[in-house]
Amino acid sequence: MSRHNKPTMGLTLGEAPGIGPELVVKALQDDEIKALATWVIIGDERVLHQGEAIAKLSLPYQKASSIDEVNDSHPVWLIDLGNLDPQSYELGVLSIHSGKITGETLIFALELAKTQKLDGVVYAPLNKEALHKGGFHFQDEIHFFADLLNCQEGFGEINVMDTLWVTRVTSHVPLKEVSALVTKENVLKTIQFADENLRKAGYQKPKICVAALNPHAGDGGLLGTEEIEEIIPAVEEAKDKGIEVNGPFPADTILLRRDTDPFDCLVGMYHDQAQIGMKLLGFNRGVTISGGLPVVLTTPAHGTAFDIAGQGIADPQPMKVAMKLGVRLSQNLN
Ligand SMILES: NC(=O)C1=CN([C@@H]2O[C@H](COP(=O)(O)OP(=O)(O)OC[C@H]3O[C@@H](n4cnc5c(N)ncnc54)[C@H](O)[C@@H]3O)[C@@H](O)[C@H]2O)C=CC1
Ligand SMILES: NCC(=O)COP(=O)(O)O
Repeated sequence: MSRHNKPTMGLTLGEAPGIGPELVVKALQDDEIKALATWVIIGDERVLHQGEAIAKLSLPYQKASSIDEVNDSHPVWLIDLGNLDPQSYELGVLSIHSGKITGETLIFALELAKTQKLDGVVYAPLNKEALHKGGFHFQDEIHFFADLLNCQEGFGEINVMDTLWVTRVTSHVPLKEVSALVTKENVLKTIQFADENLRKAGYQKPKICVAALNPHAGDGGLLGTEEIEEIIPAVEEAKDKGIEVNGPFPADTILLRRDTDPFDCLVGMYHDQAQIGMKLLGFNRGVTISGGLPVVLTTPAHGTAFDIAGQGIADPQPMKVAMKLGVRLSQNLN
């Protein structure tokens, strides 16, 4: 519960050699975004200044030495951790040191959220390889967050683009491991996860559509048997539990079904299966939620974009949408 009239949202700068600091500076030029919450940037002031220089924009903010000083009198605050000198990394180049600091900064933000001093955290894109090499030996950031928040299961990434939500049975795993993980139990859990999280976000009876794994949904077993042995039984059991779910449908045309039989959430079997279509539909509007955790966490669906870091051309729109959705979820959940 916010201690203030507006939600108090943590905002991290992400992987400093990437486009994160530039995105934060650009996004906070928007009056609508500024009015939504009290934004508390958590990071190094020098990195924030680098973001301003790259964006060629100035960002007015108030400094706080601790979260207890933050109040509604200013829309943007900075808690300067003084932990990352921009001289220590090169823009566009993976830095193990920056990865370590990204992880430590997120720990700082999550500790505040755990104790309800923040209503949610929006993080600018981080780099999984840098985070891992920086000492956080998790498969990806959601496992890192879950560990910090003492969650063993029931969490997963959800991507949101406008009114389309997408989640997946397997996420950041090598493709060769996917088939073994597409089990009835995992598919059912993911359908239930989708249903629960959309309900929390305000959908009364979310309509869920499940993708097949194999080409043409396996063509009756000719092109693979996961549909018959695992996915269909999971969908049937989910229906028996009262969830509005259909499928499996061939993945290459599943998004087209929205024109004739609209649905709220697509459950995919693996990362790129769902993400390619979604990113083509609205790369500049995609957000990722770390779902199923006790803290609201959102981030743009895109990554650190090292190839354009420092050029000032990064599009802040997905960051803005992540900030708006973070506020909305924090109001629903807190
Ligand atoms: N929000 C987060 O924390 C996310 C982090 N990642 C991480 O980011 C790293 C790089 O991932 P990639 O797969 O290379 O994807 P990426 O999204 O960083 O880059 C893919 C392409 O999109 C462009 N792009 C991305 N964001 C843009 C923006 N705001 N404006 C203009 N162009 C933009 C890039 O320049 C690049 O050409 C990986 O370590 C990945 O795990 C990936 C997705 C989300
Ligand atoms: N940091 C969030 C993240 O990497 C999720 O992106 P994606 O795996 O959904 O593309």
